[in-house]
Amino acid sequence: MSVGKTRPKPIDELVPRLRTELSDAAELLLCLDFDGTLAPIVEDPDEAKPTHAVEDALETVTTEPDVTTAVVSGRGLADVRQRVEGPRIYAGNHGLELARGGDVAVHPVARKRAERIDAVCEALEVALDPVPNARIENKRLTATVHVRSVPSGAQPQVERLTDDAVDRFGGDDLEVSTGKQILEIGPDIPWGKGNAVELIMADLPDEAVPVYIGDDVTDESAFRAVEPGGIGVRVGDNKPTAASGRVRSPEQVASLLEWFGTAGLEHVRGQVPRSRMQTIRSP
Ligand SMILES: O=P(O)(O)OC[C@H]1O[C@H](O[C@H]2O[C@H](CO)[C@@H](O)[C@H](O)[C@H]2O)[C@H](O)[C@@H](O)[C@@H]1O
Repeated sequence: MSVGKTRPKPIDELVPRLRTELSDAAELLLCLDFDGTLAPIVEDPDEAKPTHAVEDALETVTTEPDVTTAVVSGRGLADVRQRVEGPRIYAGNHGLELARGGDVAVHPVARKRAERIDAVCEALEVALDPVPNARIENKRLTATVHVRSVPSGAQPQVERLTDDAVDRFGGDDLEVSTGKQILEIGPDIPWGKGNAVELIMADLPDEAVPVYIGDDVTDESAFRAVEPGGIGVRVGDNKPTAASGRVRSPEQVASLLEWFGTAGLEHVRGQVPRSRMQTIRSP
């Protein structure tokens, strides 16, 4: 088991802890990953969208004055913003860009390296052209090479060509990491979703309880940012993670958001309905 990671508990088992933390809190911060969390994973990244249940739950929770909602995504900021409506704060490119309070902050080193990302994408458009269904998503500060629809036999070739292009045009300034059927190309700097979540938390009172819900590798730093004062929830199986809780799917994310917007908020406000204290409804 990796250091600092344990097997997450089903969210129902964490209700007593949630109850205690929310009862001590003055407000709630809900930070939400997009793909695989609010939106089910789909073959074509352009087709990803939140489920209706997620949209309904977000509509409720984002209008509550005691709740701050933030979407923290690996997608580009403009892209994720037009896919999900309501949250007050958006972070794109794994936290390299952050829109809050009418301002957009961009990590200065990432901004400088955007030209290199462009050069790598241009080179990959040519190099990957013969590979069936390989797709490059240029997100300006980072880029994603999608292999979900690439025949499995050709995937090592995509990895090799991507590494070559990054070596050639990125030098020591860019790095390649992996996600769900993707290769992520980004600046080689110690900055991730967890840093963006820390900036968001710093704007709120100490009595705000932070929650982060996400499904992928880059969400781990955000789980570490909110735990142990708040709570991390991994969407997926029970593999070791820095999050203490887990739900199975975006459908369960919707139920959890609905719980936070109703029973959870009543704990924050000191109006505890005993009938709703014990469980979070499973879809
Ligand atoms: O941090 P996230 O909001 O979860 O973004 C991570 C990456 O998500 C997208 O790719 C993933 O979702 C696609 C649509 O379901 C899927 O086809 C792909 O295989 C997944 O890896 C997005 O396209 C990337 O830019 C994000 O970095």
